[in-house]
Amino acid sequence: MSKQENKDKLRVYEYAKSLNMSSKEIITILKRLDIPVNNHMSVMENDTVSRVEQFFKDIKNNAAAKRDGAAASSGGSAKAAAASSSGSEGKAGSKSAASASNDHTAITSASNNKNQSEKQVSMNNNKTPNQTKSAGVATQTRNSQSNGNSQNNSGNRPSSQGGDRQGSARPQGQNNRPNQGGGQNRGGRPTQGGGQGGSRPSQGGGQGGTNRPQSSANRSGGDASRSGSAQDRPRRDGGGGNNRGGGQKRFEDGNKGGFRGGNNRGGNNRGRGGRGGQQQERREKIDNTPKKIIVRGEMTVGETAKLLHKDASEVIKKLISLGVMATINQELDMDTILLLAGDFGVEVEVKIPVEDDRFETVEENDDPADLEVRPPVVTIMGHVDHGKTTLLDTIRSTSVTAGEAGGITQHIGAYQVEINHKKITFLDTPGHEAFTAMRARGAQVTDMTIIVVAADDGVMPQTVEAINHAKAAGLPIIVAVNKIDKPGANPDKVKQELTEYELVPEEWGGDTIFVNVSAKQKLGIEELLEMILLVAEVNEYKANPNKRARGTVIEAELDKGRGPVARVLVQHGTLKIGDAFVAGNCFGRVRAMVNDKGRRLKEAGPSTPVEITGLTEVPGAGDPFMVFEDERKARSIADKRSITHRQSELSSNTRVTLDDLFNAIKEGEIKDLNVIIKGDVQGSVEALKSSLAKIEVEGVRVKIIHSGAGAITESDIILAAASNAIVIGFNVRPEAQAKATAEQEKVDIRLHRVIYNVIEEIEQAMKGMLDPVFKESVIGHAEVRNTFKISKVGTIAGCMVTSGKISRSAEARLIRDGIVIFEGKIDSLKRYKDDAKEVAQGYECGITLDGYNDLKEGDTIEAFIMEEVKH
Ligand SMILES: Nc1nc2c(ncn2[C@@H]2O[C@H](COP(=O)(O)OP(=O)(O)OP(=O)(O)O)[C@@H](O)[C@H]2O)c(=O)[nH]1
Repeated sequence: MSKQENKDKLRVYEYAKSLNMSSKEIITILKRLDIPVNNHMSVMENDTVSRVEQFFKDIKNNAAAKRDGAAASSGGSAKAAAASSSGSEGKAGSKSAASASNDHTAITSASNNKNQSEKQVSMNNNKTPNQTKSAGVATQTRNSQSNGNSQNNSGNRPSSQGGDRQGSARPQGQNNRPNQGGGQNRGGRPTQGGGQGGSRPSQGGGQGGTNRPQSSANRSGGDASRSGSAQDRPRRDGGGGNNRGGGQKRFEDGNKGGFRGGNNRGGNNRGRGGRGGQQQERREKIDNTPKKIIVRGEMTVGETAKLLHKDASEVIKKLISLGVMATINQELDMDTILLLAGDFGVEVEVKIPVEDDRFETVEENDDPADLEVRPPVVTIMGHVDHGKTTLLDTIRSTSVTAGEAGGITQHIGAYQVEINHKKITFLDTPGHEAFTAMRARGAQVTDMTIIVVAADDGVMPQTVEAINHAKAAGLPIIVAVNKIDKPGANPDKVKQELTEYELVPEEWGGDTIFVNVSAKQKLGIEELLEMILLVAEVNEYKANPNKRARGTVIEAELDKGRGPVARVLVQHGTLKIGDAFVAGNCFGRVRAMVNDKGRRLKEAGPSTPVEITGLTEVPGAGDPFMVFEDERKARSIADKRSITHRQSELSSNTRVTLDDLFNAIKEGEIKDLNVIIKGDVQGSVEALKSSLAKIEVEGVRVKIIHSGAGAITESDIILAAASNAIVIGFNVRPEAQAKATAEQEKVDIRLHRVIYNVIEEIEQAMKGMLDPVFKESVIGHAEVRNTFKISKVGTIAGCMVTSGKISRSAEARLIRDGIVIFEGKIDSLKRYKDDAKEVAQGYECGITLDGYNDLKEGDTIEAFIMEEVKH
């Protein structure tokens, strides 16, 4: 395809942009219309565009028809519908269409409301079960109470129906999008319902508006909501939306993303609220019983009902039929909840909330409305000398924000640049080892990777490693073909070579973005940055800035003048001066905070790298970081973490090993057996790869995450540790450092010389039949310092025993540059002229190998014995 043709094509992302929608939304619509689409770069034919436009029209017409129908059926609601639909329908309509494709009911049930709330509804409906966390329990109690409240209201107050309708439609938007109409609530007006016009202090309907205040009231006040009067609370807390953004809220979420119940309710109530007969009918058709719910502990009947999308009365009836007499506020134990859910045909996943001191395992579950776009975090990887560092430096120097120019560059492990008013965060330790070492520690810091390939050198072994490390982390890859200024540059050759690793450029029908750059001559840098933003847009990286900060330590050190210093990437929330925090097993209070331009900051939001002082000790790179309410709490958590850390160091490993593979498969812990293969030559690696790929036992397959020729390196081990993989060495040995790291990280390395044995071992392990009676144990190494050829005897190697011991009865293998050259018996072992039984480390000896004479200076002789494995 020519360049011109390329330019004339309309691509998904361009089309999306023209509608002010995201590519993701357009892709969703295309899929819904059964139009094949790969990604944001896919070309949209004219016919495709017309079909999408028709789709928007249909949705709009449909919504209009329903609105008219609803208006006819209820005078009160007609006004609300008309008012709410007067916004910019075209765009909003198309937006909601995309999200509605997730949940068709959302389109019908929400069509009376403003389109944006429609979008939220669909999200909420989808996410509800997952999002209900431990604190959500409390929220839900309140929900169920105020649910009762709204129902009462509609019964008791004739005027409340209109209000109720308003409330049930609008607060959604308010709740989810604090900027839309939220002003009414936040403004401290005692409008319980957050009634949309603000003109009626409607009391019944404001679930969305009242949920938040309730949440905050409850959290600060402990258990208040459970005992208090349901009717009164909403009114009392009506204006409490003000609490949002207040200091206190920052400690209320994290693992306690407790607002979900509120959103959910809005969605449900819409179906349930007092509507005319037509709605009643529609509601009955929709069975919104969830397939699965997540339970995080005991709950009240009301809370359980909410989770099951049932009325409390229905649940109470069911309980009676199961022989349990309970009221709405009665606590149900886990067994009863399971029984109840089972009776409704709902699957239950039990997730017991994690303790504060294991905060790195806490999932961030934010209300979608609280999420804001954050800068993508990018890592640069590639082969040695392909220009990673130069590229990082060039990007940094060319894209300094106007306002920031003149700042003194600080190396704080990461930096931010700005292009088109959007920021990008780069981690400035290039290379996949650093990246995977972080990952091995459980830190997920990066959003995407740039693989740098020098156009004059092409794909090299570390390029392949980098690709595999990025893939193992499941990250999007952009290829920067560097050094295009060089005379020998051949970018097309790089593209060609990379197709072998499933990185196919868009112009060849693939979906990998390639950008030609010259880091040295500063060419193509802007385009590269734009592509990063494009990938970021498609992936919609978001975080909630309005809560306590959480992130990862990128680097840390002890500074002579300032004490322990940590460079931290804030990933969620906002970090502020004075915040008490835990980093790894250390704690502290943020004394000072500096950004990469050397500026002092008062606060730092998501994706911002900062250097902080105020720690008591030096944490480790990759350590998790989180803010807590005060220093005392932070200290107690840090203490608990150090104890747990010490204990877990003592306890056994949790990595997969072939010996425990079968159990892991049985327990469903393993879906793929991740394997790294290193072999002496590429041919044997390929042979092994294709044989292993055929193995499948109990639905578990072998997944080769990395392979290559050469010794097993430390980088292989780190990747294995990060990806829970085992390492297979075929005619190769681990390097000394790799071996040490493998022992430390408890990575299982299997060394073989016969392909058949590898396959058999893996197969047997997967079937649970691996029953190793003997296991190899290396007892020592000797380095060949000299060789002497003696006729009739052969070659004698003059050696120094460098580790362990060499024993006459042991078997030996000869290793040259990490490759096993020979394996067999030791023929003779001598100290000077005498035969020796064994020679210990630090002594010289003469060794001959049985049937092998091609020993060379610099070779290593590894002595090993076969030991019986005790179960
Ligand atoms: N001609 C030319 N040379 C470049 C370009 N980018 C980098 N170089 C040169 O390539 C060499 C290696 O660049 P580095 O940035 O150190 O490469 P690296 O990948 O960071 O290397 P390691 O840190 O050793 O892994 C340096 O001499 C750079 O000046 C480029 O676009 N064009």
